[in-house]
Amino acid sequence: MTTYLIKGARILGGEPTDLLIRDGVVAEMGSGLSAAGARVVDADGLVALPGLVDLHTHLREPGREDAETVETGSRAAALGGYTAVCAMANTSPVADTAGVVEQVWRLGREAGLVDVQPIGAVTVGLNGEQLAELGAMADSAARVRIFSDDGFCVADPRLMRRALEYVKAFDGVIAQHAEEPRLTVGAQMHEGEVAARLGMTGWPAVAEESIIARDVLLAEHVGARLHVCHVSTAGSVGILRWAKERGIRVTAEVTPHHLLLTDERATSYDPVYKVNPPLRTAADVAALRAALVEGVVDIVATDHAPHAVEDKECEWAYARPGMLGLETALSIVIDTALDQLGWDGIAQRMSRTPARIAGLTEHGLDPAVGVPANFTLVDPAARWTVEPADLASRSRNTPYAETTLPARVVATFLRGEPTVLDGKATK
Ligand SMILES: NC(=O)N[C@@H](CC(=O)O)C(=O)O
Ligand SMILES: [Zn+2]
Ligand SMILES: [Zn+2]
Repeated sequence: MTTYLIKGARILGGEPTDLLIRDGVVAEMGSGLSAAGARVVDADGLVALPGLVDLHTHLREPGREDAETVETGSRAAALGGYTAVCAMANTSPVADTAGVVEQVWRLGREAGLVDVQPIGAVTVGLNGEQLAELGAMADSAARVRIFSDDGFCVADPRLMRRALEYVKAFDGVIAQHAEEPRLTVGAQMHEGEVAARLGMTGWPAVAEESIIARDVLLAEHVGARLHVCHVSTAGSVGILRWAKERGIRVTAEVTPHHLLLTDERATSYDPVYKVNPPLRTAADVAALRAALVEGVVDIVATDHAPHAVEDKECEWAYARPGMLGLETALSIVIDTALDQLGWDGIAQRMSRTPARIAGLTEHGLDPAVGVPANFTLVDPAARWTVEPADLASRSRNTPYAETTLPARVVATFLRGEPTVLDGKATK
């Protein structure tokens, strides 16, 4: 294994420090370090963060390898500063058995760009009718701890209760896509003034909020852990605050796009802005930013949702919902919240807390002597313009095409080996 000497990195934005990376861990830290035979990485002006952890990634393998594979999605993640991603279960076949989650886990290992932690489906085939083999997935080589039917809501309260009871036994967590399906039939975008103007069927905020309200009460009743995916409304924030004050074991995520974009984007009729839950109002965006700063919303998760060209470049109503996120997430969070969060706050919301929720004990650790060398080096002064064709993802559906964003990932290390160097993936 090569030894790396990182010169002058500012850990969490602090004073410049040298780091010696050997045998997969941070072996030494200090100023003026030297090591014979070490490869030197000049980190002058760069901020070191614990490797980012994404709790919500769609990798599309197995089944839609034309949109993304474990390898291409892993490369996108590493370039975005991530060292671990949790892969959603809505693949084809669905990740609802030990066999499928082990396959995804193994593909992640083979790609070797980030740790890929599979999420298991809650119900067989995401059909919302019958619990999947949660125990077998938990006991498998993939050691699944997060279960989600994401893409669909576990709408049946009895099934949701059973799932919470089941995972409580091994301190697992149910990650809910909060959408009351009876309230979103035919929905195309946020229900509000813009949808009325465009004549599109709306997804009302209450479709999300009513499920979150129900689920926090179920989590309280069972005493189990609930995680709420992609929170998108101001009303959801209010329910989460109430639940946390009561001591309910709930965590929540917000996506970068819900921190930045609004439903006004739909006036372009460009399906790149079609996503579930939909882009909401400026007031929702403001509430979500405040909730992330306050900690009512715990983390940022990308909901990276690659889609093939034919599924996106078509009429709005026929387009699939979802947008890319892994390669732009850190820049968007820096853009929208660095002033209020600081580097430590970003590390908390994009690395430490998601690692803790997922039970990934080797991740989410600040660089320190003896700690696994999973970290990323960011140039906060850089600016870059998003060119969809240059992204590592196999898909092109970024809402930030031709947008200039702040900050760039220069290097990422996974267990002491660079997955990104000089802004380029190493494999
Ligand atoms: N977010 C989306 O709009 N789409 C996701 C599913 C999901 O996260 O609900 C997808 O798998 O494409
Ligand atoms: Zn979802
Ligand atoms: Zn998703």
